[in-house]
Amino acid sequence: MKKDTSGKTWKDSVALRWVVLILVSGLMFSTYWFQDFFSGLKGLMESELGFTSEEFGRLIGFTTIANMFGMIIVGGIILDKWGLRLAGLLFGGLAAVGAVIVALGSAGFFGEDKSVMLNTMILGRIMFGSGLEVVCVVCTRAVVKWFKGYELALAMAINVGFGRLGTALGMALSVDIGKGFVTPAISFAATLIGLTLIMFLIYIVFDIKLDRQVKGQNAGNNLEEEEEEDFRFSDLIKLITNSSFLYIALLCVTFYAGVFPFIQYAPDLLVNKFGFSYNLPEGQGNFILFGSTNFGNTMVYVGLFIFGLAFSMIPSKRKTAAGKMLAYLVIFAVFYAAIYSMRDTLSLWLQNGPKTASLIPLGTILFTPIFGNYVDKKGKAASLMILGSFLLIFAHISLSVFNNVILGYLGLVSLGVAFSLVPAAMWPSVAKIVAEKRLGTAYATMFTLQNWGLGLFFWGIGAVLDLANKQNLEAIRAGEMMYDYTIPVLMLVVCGVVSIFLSFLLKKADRRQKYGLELPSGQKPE
Ligand SMILES: NCCCC[C@H](N)C(=O)NCC(=O)O
Repeated sequence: MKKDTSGKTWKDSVALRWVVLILVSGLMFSTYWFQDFFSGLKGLMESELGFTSEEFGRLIGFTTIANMFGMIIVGGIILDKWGLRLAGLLFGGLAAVGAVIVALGSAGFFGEDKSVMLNTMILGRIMFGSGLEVVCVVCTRAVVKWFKGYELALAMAINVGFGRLGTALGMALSVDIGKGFVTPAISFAATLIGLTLIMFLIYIVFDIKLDRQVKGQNAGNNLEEEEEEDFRFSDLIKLITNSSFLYIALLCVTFYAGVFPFIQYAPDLLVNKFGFSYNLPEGQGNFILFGSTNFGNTMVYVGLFIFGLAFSMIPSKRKTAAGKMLAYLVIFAVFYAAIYSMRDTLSLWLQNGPKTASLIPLGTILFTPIFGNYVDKKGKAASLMILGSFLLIFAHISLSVFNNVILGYLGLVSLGVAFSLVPAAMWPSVAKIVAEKRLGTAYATMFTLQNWGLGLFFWGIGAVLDLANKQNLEAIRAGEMMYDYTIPVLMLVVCGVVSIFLSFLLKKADRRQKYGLELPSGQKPE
C-alpha cells in the first residue's frame, strides 16, 4: 500500500469526521429507540398481550438489571482491553440479539402462554440492556477519538441528540408502525439496531485506517503511542470518597429517576388523565412518514430551513450584517409558514399521547446545546442544577395533583426544560471534578448507580399504578374507567426534592473544594 507522507490523518478532514459521527451515532439512535419505544405501546400491551401495569414495569425495569450489578464496569474493562471496535461489535451485537428475542417472545415464538411471552421478552430486554449502556460509552469514546482538538462539544451534543431523536421517534411512531399490533413495532425497532450495527461495521474500516495513519505518524516522529488509562478499582475508591463527586453521582440517580421512567409512562398518563388518544384518526396526521399533500410542502420548508441555518453558520467575518439579518428572517419565516401550513396535523398530534409526550426528548435536542453553551460562557452549573430540580418538582406536581390540561402542558414543558438544563450542566461539571484520566471510571460509576434508580422506578411506577387502582382494574381493562396516575407521579416529586437537596450540597462542596462549577469553562477559582 502507498504510504501517506502528508502528515495528515483522516480525522483532519472535516467531511470524514462528520461521516464518522453519522456512522457512530446510528447505534445511539437505534438503542435509545429500543430503550424507550415501549412507552407508546403500553395500552396495546395491555389489550393485546394482557400485560398488567406491573408486568409492563417489570419488563422495562429488568433492562437495567445487569447494569446495576456491574455490566457497565465490565464493559469498560473490555473496552480498555479489546478496544472500541471489538467492544462496539460485542455489545452492539448483544443489544441486537436481545432485541430479536424480545420480538420473537412477543410473537409467541417460544410459547403463547402469557408468562412465557413475558419471561422471554424480559430475557431479551436483559440482554439488550446489557449492551445498551456500553454501546453509549463506546460511541462517546469514538466521538472523542475523532473530534478531540476539533468540534468535540458540538459533536458530543449531536451524538446524544441522535439518541434523543431515537427516543422521540420511537415513542411517537411505534403505534403507527405496529398498526394495532405489538410485534411489528418491536421487529421494526430490532431491525433498526441491526441496520445501525452495519453502519458501525463501516465505521470500523475508518477506524482501522486512522489507527494505521496515527501509528505511521508516531513511528515517523519517534513518538510513543498515547496510552489510555485502564479502569482501576483504586480510582473508584478515590472517586466515591470525593464529596463533590458523590453528590453529583447521587444527583444523577435521583434526577434521571424522575425523568426517564416518567417518559415511559407519559403517553399512557396523557391518555388516561387528560383524554388524549393512542391512535390518530384513520389516514390523518402522519404526513411525515406516509406522504400526503402536505409532504411536498414540508420538504420545501425543511430545505429552506436548512439553507437558512447553514447560511447563518458561515463565520460572521465572511458575511455582512444585512446578509445575517436576511438569514434569520428566512429561518423565522420558514418556521412560521411550516407551523401554519401544518396546523391541522399539529393540532391532531397535540391530542395524541405518544406524539405529545415525544416532544419532551425532541425539545431537548434543541435546548441542551443552548444551555450547554450558556454553561460554557457564563458558568452557574450548580445553580442551574438547582433550577432544573425545581422544574422537575413543578412538572410532577402539575401532572399529578391537578386535572387541568393547560397545567399539564406547562408540566411537560418544564420537564423538557429540566431534562435539557440538568444534563447540560451535569456532564461538563463531572469533567471539572474528575481528572481526565479517571473520566471513564467516573462515567461508568455514575451510569451504574443511575441504573439502580431507573430500574426501581421503571418497575415501581407500574407496580404502584396497579396498587393505586386495585379496586378498578377490571373496569379499566374493560375500557369503562381510566387509570388514576396521581400517586405514581406524585411519588416522583420525591426525586425532585432529593435532587434539590443534593444540588445545594454540591454547590456548597464546590465552594470548599474549588472546582469552579459556577465559573465559565476554562476559568479557575482564585
Ligand atoms: N434511554 C437512554 C439510556 C442511556 C442513559 C445514559 N446512561 C445516560 O444517562 N445518558 C445521558 C443522557 O442524558 O441521555
